[in-house]
Amino acid sequence: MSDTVLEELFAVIEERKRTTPEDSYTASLFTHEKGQNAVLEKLGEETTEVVLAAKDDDAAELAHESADLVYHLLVLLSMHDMSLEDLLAELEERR
Ligand SMILES: N=c1c2ncn([C@@H]3O[C@H](COP(=O)(O)OP(=O)(O)OP(=O)(O)O)[C@@H](O)[C@H]3O)c2ncn1[C@@H]1O[C@H](COP(=O)(O)O)[C@@H](O)[C@H]1O
Repeated sequence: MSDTVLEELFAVIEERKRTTPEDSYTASLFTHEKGQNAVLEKLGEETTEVVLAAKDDDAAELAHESADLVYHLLVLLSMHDMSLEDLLAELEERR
């Protein structure tokens, strides 16, 4: 997954946070009555699905569930007014 894909996805997430269109799943996470718990629960579910896909040695499913996990993680970062750069800088520091 290139940085560009992540940057474009994060920009869309930020736009949904700003404009909260009714038909957007992403926007619904920002306006959910459970607050951030909605996305935290999804992160828990998606993590379990990643683990199960790995245990099943199912590469296609592992990629699918990993993408769900990364997407929800980016939503969480945005919810905390963090930027994609915060995540990339942390990874960069570890190189
Ligand atoms: N990358 C994603 C993305 N990944 C996962 N999801 C949603 O996250 C939810 C995952 O929950 P579940 O696992 O319960 O979904 P499911 O369909 O039951 O199961 P799966 O087969 O997906 O695992 C689904 O509703 C997915 O549609 C996403 N929703 C949106 N995006 C991106 O966000 C952009 C904006 O989309 P809107 O949210 O429609 O504005 C899109 O163009 C995409 O780029």
